[in-house]
Amino acid sequence: MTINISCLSKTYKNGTQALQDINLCIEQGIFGLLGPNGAGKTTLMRILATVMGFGEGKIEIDGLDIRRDIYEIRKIIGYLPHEFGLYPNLTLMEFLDYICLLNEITNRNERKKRVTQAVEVTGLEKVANKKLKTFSGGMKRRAGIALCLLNDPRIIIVDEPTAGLDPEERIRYKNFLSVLGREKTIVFSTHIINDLENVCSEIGVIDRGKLLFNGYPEDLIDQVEEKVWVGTCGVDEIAMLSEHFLVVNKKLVDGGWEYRIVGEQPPFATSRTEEINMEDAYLALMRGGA
Ligand SMILES: Nc1ncnc2c1ncn2[C@@H]1O[C@H](COP(=O)(O)OP(=O)(O)OP(=O)(O)O)[C@@H](O)[C@H]1O
Repeated sequence: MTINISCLSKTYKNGTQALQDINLCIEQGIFGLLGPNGAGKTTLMRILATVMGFGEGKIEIDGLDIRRDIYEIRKIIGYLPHEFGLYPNLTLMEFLDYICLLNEITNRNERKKRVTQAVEVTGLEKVANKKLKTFSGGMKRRAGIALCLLNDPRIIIVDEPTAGLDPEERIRYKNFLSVLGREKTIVFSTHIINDLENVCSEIGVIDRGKLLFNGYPEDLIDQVEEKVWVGTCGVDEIAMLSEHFLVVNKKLVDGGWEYRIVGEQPPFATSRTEEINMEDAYLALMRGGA
């Protein structure tokens, strides 16, 4: 299962160019699209989910052309937008059964099979007969995935799946996606770097409509040639640091500021190097892209 995107551009009617010449190949596994607010993530997710058209470019999913074979593609895709509605007074089982009916699955046994399977895969058996209004944020997100699974799609596209989740729920949800990703191709977007760690087989970084990076998560770190420097400095020096270096972190401590910066050279003779992490690499990439 491969998604091939070539020379994709999208300009909204008001003239905003949301995507510019995107070239991307997404293979089987879990693909994470990282970028700040307004980068173009939702636009790309919606185009891939076939709910939005685009100007220039070509997208092929499993060899099918997204313009020509739209109905075929819809059969193999499940899409969970950033915001979606659940019927609060229905139980999860009732809700999923209702959605099956809307999709004209009239055979009761077939509906039961699909609903039971979706509930099992998402690990929601224990709450399957509880009303959706009693679900936590993480459970609602999993219920959303259950909804996507009703048609047994091969690709699942999820926009900002961890937004609004607390740290524990975020970890649980990440683990859940990892397990699901063994059988399905999952494409998800996020603006949180931690969401990608230990989950994605490949990632893309997007900013202002341009794809700045595509590859393995560890390659993002490798491609930053600069180093990370840490140390403590005085109040006057911290202003100089902000002006000349990429400050990843700074903290007021007794006797000055603790800093973490990215740069080719150490800012001070007392600076020490530290191993670069994903966050350093991402910020360095964003600064280069800007
Ligand atoms: N319907 C629209 N009409 C005009 N401009 C739009 C529309 N939707 C999005 N945009 C603009 O397109 C750009 C990309 O928006 P998009 O929602 O794809 O970004 P995003 O990365 O998903 O951001 P966020 O993380 O804030 O959701 C932004 O400049 C946004 O303001």
